[in-house]
Amino acid sequence: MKRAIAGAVLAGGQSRRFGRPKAFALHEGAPFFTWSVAALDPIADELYIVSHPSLVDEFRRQTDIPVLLDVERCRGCGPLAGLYTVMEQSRADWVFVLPCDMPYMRREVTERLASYIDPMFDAIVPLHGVRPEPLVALYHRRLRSVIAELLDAGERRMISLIDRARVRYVDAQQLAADETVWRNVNTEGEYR
Ligand SMILES: Nc1nc2c(ncn2[C@@H]2O[C@H](COP(=O)(O)OP(=O)(O)OP(=O)(O)O)[C@@H](O)[C@H]2O)c(=O)[nH]1
Repeated sequence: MKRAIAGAVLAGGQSRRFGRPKAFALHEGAPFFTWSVAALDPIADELYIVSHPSLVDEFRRQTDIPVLLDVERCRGCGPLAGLYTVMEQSRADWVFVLPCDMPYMRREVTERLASYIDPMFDAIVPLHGVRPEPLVALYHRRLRSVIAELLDAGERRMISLIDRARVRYVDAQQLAADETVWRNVNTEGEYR
């Protein structure tokens, strides 16, 4: 049975290390966030950008995709708050998150990861050796109450959610032969 997927581009970070909003930096002539959108679009039944009030006007100038703001009680609390926000707004069974700073990510990878959806699990997460990649992952909406608990307890790390979920790990090498797709950009130096 087909399961509804909400795609969520996480773009509510402060880009402190980068020095300006990463989402709008250009890669091959197109803003970073558009590469995440393109990777999610083929598999998502709904698509959102989850961001911060300071970036909304610029997103609205650049795209028609709905921009959600992190829930007020936890604005700027990190990606976990962004994931929770989408679960609050959408009825989709699964939320597929991607960060806005992975411009090499490709639809082949997201399609392959989504093919591992299994209702027996709460999360579908790539694994590099022993290191999970929780920002490129699918989360079932049944985790919403767990996330609320974590946020209420002041917990911000995605890994804390992984610890509480039944996770289906997928070997990152099965998802992409080319490791470049996992590259994210944090600093101006990495960008250059
Ligand atoms: N919606 C939402 N997304 C976030 C939040 N914090 C980080 N993100 C996103 O999560 C991804 C990874 O963020 P990081 O690179 O760790 O943090 P950053 O704030 O963007 O950058 P630094 O300030 O340099 O740490 C990026 O796509 C961010 O935009 C948040 O509070 N809310």
